[in-house]
Amino acid sequence: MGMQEVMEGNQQRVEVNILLLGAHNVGKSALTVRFLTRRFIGEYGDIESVYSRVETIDGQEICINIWDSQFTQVGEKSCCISDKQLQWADGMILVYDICNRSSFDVALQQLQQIRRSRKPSSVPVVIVANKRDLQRHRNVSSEEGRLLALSQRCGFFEVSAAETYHGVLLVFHRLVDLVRERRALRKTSASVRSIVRSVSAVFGKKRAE
Ligand SMILES: Nc1nc2c(ncn2[C@@H]2O[C@H](COP(=O)(O)OP(=O)(O)OP(=O)(O)O)[C@@H](O)[C@H]2O)c(=O)[nH]1
Repeated sequence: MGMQEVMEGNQQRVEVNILLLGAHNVGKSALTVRFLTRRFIGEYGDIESVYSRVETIDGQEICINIWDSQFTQVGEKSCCISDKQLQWADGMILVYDICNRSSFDVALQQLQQIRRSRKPSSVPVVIVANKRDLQRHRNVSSEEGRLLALSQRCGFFEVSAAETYHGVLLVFHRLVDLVRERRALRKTSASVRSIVRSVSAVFGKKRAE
């Protein structure tokens, strides 16, 4: 057995749950299918489901679970993301269509809901401006998207699910990276906390003696 296999045998498989959000028709399914199959098939059914794909990134096996959500509008302005979705997701891809101004507004509302929801308030989010192949019908400038992302500390990509695989791949990989960075950070701060605890336990004891 080679070294590589031994190392891999000792490694736990990492799981990353990615939730796709955004208004109707923005291309959530197209992006998901592009990432999973490298293809663009043009028409997508209305099934809401979770798909998985195992990838090796930096020598680490990562199981990427993708929940392609259905946008549900309750009332005038609603864009409810369910608690279940919020709890499930390690990272989110928020999609709008550059030709559709109202899909940008929906993205903004959903982002506000994500940030308001208490637990995953700092969950990594990547904003995706899709359908960049339809330049002539553009209604939302790149700057607006970039500015929103900047102000909300999100990643930002402008892509065309219809035209290229590579751009879509970058979106998913960036989000996986952000999720892993965040996990590493939490681990570090947890171990710093435990060091601080044991140091103060020692000093506390000394002082008491
Ligand atoms: N020109 C162009 N069309 C796209 C692109 N991505 C998706 N579409 C088309 O846009 C339509 C909607 O795509 P979907 O992937 O079904 O969108 P969705 O967000 O999953 O839609 P819902 O499931 O209704 O919420 C389809 O007709 C796609 O072929 C793109 O990058 N460029």
